[in-house]
Amino acid sequence: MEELVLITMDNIIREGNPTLRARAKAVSFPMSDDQKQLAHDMMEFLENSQNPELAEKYKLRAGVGLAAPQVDVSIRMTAVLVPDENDEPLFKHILVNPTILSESVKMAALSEGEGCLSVDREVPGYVPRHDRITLRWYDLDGNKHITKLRDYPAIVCQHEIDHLNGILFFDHINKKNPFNVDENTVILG
Ligand SMILES: Cc1nc(NNC(=O)[C@H](CC2CCCC2)CN(O)CO)c(F)c(N2CCN3CCOC[C@@H]3C2)n1
Ligand code: NI
Repeated sequence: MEELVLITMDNIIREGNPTLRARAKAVSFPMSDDQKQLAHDMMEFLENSQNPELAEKYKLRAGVGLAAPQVDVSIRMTAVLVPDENDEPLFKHILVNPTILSESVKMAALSEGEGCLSVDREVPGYVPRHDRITLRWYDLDGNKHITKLRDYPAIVCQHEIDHLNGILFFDHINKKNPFNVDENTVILG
């Protein structure tokens, strides 16, 4: 039976599309049905992309996050699906109007660097981000949440929130020495 796959790589805009460099618009509540449907479709994409059979079948690049501007909808909404080492959902949410309320002085960077579904090239280098953040966000029903995150989920959320502000991961890479990080940056395995 053919799975209904709503978002594929064809729907993801790439570097050069001005939407990726725009500041996305805040979402007002109650959200429209279209916006709620988009949220579900974005989370579905992440689930599909993390399923080896479906990812192969529909040629999906694996993702742990997807921001609405990446599907050319310039609103402040992102889906995150961060699995733990047993591939159980560690942090799985649709974040609406996310704001970082506070951030640690301590920085962290993924040892593998970062990629982006909207960037069709490797950009080597460490991407220094805050190791811990306190996030304020709203769910699809408009309920407010305040969540403290650290390490991997914190990095993913910062990458996604950057998309809402027109920032791409390589904007953070040290131009002179991409693998240069200062002493208060921990490299996460
Ligand atoms: C770290 C990672 N980044 C993957 N891709 N890039 C992305 O998600 C981009 C966003 C991430 C880039 C760095 C921080 C946020 C997408 N972005 O552009 C959205 O703005 C992965 F796919 C991935 N994992 C580990 C978990 N695994 C579970 C099983 O399925 C495969 C999956 C692979 N980890
Ligand atoms: Ni990205």
